[in-house]
Order: sequence, then structure tokens, then C-alpha cells
Amino acid sequence: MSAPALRLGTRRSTLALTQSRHVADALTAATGRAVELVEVTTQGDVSRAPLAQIGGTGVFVSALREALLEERVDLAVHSLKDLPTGPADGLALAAVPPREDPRDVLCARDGLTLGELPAGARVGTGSPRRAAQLRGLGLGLEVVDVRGNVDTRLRLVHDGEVDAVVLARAGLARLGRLDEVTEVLDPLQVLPAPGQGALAVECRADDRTTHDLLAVLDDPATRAAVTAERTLLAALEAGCSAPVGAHAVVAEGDEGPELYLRAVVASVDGSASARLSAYGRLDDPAGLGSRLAADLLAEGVADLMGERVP
Ligand SMILES: NCc1[nH]cc(CCC(=O)O)c1CC(=O)O
Repeated sequence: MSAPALRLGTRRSTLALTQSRHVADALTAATGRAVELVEVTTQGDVSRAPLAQIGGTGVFVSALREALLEERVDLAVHSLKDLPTGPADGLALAAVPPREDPRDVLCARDGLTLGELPAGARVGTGSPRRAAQLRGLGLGLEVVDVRGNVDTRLRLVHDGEVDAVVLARAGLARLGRLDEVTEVLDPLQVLPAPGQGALAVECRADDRTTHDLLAVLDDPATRAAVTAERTLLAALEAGCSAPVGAHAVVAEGDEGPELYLRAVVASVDGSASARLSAYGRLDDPAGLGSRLAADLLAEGVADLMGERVP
């Protein structure tokens, strides 16, 4: 008799379902186990209130985690950047699959790039990190707060509500919507969110069977990169509440592969920011993340806080 299907908890958005199917297929291909998708509604999907008011990006995650802990599902797939940095009691991050291109992109009317948008152009984003970095470019762009799924945001451009939106390339790639991209933003100008483009596969910490099965999906290079990014974020969250961007890659050093981590902390109004980068050992990504966070705090980034951003 074959083992029962694994139950994979997922949000209902098209992006979440696409990501979850991708993980389900990879798991079946690698292990032969059938995987069934179980849709879980989260408050972040239902409410149109600003994310800050309903508890930040964690709202996308907590309903899935409850379903796991209540044993309604065996595993859950999240966008890693939506996962709070703190420890999750009773849960394990069983796999971090290979990451998509983590960069942000511009989707603008008439094929325009950032540099071609006229001063005063309205650029939609709900992310303080994107808003701060866009304002910091000094192009006179008007950042407009928008919410909703990827489809909704792209429609704002097509309907002429805004001149452009900034989105994660990874989400558009997974949805087959890369044709909407008018410019891939250089991380030297706009650094992505820690963990952007990566997925997180969680299971119950005491469920060794599922944990061991999921290990086949783990990509050590992606896990090292996002560990550095998220350790940096956690250290900065403790010290300041300004928008943070971070991106780590595995780079070839003189003595073999190492990690290269870049980060930015910006004031929400974009008037000030600090950018730093550092190399570190591939086998100690957390060490690199905390070191770069300490360097940024030593540069005084806690003073960039301004108005409080959750
Ligand atoms: N904030 C919502 C969210 N969470 C993950 C992605 C995209 C996929 C990813 O970054 O892995 C998006 C949309 C976006 O930022 O454009």
C-alpha cells in the first residue's frame, strides 16, 4: 500500500498556489509521494487594510502555521520574505529550495525605465523599503501606497492609476508575467527584501518523517544566503525600525566559495541611507549577517528611524 498523500498548506492567491504546486511537484518527483494542496485563508488575503495595521507581513504566515500545529496539514510553503525572523515554536524550516532571481523590477507604462519616468510620475508600492529607496534616487518620483496581489497592482498601471509599480521579479516569473517588466532594478540602486525570491518549506519540528523527506528540496547555497540576509534583518530590527534591503550571493574567493552580503538601511522619506557590504565564510552565514548589521549600527543607522515602520 502506498503512503497517504502529504497535505501541503497554501494561501489561495494565484502566486501562492503556483509556488505551492511547484514545491508539491518537486517533492513528488524526488520522493514518489503524492502531495495534496490544502487552501488556508489568511487575514492578509481577506483584509484590504494597510499591512502595518493588521500586524505586518506575518499575517500571511500565521494561519498556515496554525494549520500545521493543529495537524490539519503536514507542510506549508511560504514566500521566505514574508516569514518573520523570530523563532517559530514547534516548527522547523525544513527546506529552502533554489532561489529565483531576487531583484525588484519596474513595470511601467509605455515601456519606460526609472530614468525615463518624468519627475512627478506616480510609482505604486506598499513596501517602505521600496518607497525609501525610490525616494532616495532623487528623481522626484511620487511614491503611491498600493496594496493587493500582483494582478491588481499591474492593473493599476494598465488603468492609468499609476505610471508604474515595483514588484519582485520572482513573483512575476512564477506567474509567467515577465513580459510586464520594463526594467530590472540594479541592486546597487534598489536592494531587494531579505529572503526575496526564495521559498520556505515548514513542517512540525517533531515530525521527523516529513522533515527528512523535505530535505531533498533544500538548496544549501540559497539557505546560506537567506540566513545571512535574515540574521542581518533580525539584528537591525532590534536596533532600528527603518526599511532594510539585503542581498547575499555565493562568490568565488581565493580560498574557495564565500558569501558576499550587501545591505541598505534607509529613512522612510528617502532623505538618508547607509549601504555596506562584506564577505564572510559560507559555513557561517549568521556570523556575516550579524557582523554587517553591527557595522551598519556603528554607522548610526538607528538614527534613520524617523517615523516608526512596523
Ligand atoms: N509582499 C508580497 C510578496 N511576497 C512574495 C512576493 C514575491 C515573490 C518573492 O519575493 O519570493 C510578493 C510580491 C512582491 O513583492 O512583488
